[in-house]
Amino acid sequence: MAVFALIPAAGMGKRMGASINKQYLLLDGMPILARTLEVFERSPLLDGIFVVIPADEIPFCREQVVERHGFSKVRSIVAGGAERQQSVLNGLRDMEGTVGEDDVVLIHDGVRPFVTEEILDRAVAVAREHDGALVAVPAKDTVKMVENGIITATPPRETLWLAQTPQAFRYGVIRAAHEVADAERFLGTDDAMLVERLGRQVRIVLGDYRNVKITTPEDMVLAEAFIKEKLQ
Ligand SMILES: Nc1ccn([C@@H]2O[C@H](COP(=O)(O)OP(=O)(O)OP(=O)(O)O)[C@@H](O)[C@H]2O)c(=O)n1
Ligand SMILES: C[C@](O)(CO)[C@H](O)COP(=O)(O)O
Repeated sequence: MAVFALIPAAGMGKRMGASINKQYLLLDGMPILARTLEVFERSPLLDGIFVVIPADEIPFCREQVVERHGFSKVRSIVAGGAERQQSVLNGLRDMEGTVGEDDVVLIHDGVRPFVTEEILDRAVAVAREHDGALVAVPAKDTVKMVENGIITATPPRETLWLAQTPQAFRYGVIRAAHEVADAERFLGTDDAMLVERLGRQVRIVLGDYRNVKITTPEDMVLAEAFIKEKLQ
């Protein structure tokens, strides 16, 4: 059972509002995407990495991220789609012929550079035994469901977990789940959701509160602090 990573990095970073795409913003001199790929490159568990990038950024990404940082495990860089889900599906289709049905695929946002090798190890171990593994952290705040400005429910906090990535599955399972969602025009907000809706069980794996998705400018402030802490 080989292990591969699929890194969707084809977003436009609209909420970041930076002059360059956020995956290339520097954290202590290194692009966010390179910091993410570095963790997968280093992990002895990983056999190969597939990256998804906006079509017009593929040459830049190959030269400035993959070749410049010597990421030898990167097998392929393909173009993404309009939504994250379409980018992941493009990546899964690109894996066909290289990745076996029972191989494990770790799907991880290109803009979550604080993932650790320990998290990858935990996710792979669970994905080998179950339909899927979702890295997540327990909610720290009380969460309200709201309609038209009025609270409709307060779910018990101990049942709420915040989904991060990686989300890990056997290739056959996640490819089928994405193909079904695509055929049914169902758009989810993460990959596990597509597997859950087929009635399959995805297990929670403990993530880390530092494993943030860099989405808005405040996340860059946090990221700078986490990098400083890491380099101390
Ligand atoms: N069409 C898309 C949209 C997102 N992503 C990737 O999915 C991850 C999570 O997406 P998010 O952080 O929300 O990024 P953006 O879509 O770039 O952000 P925004 O919605 O602010 O434009 C990122 O690594 C992003 O590059 C992708 O591959 N293809
Ligand atoms: C997959 C994800 O990172 C889990 O938190 C998240 O759902 C992606 O968010 P996006 O706004 O769809 O990019």
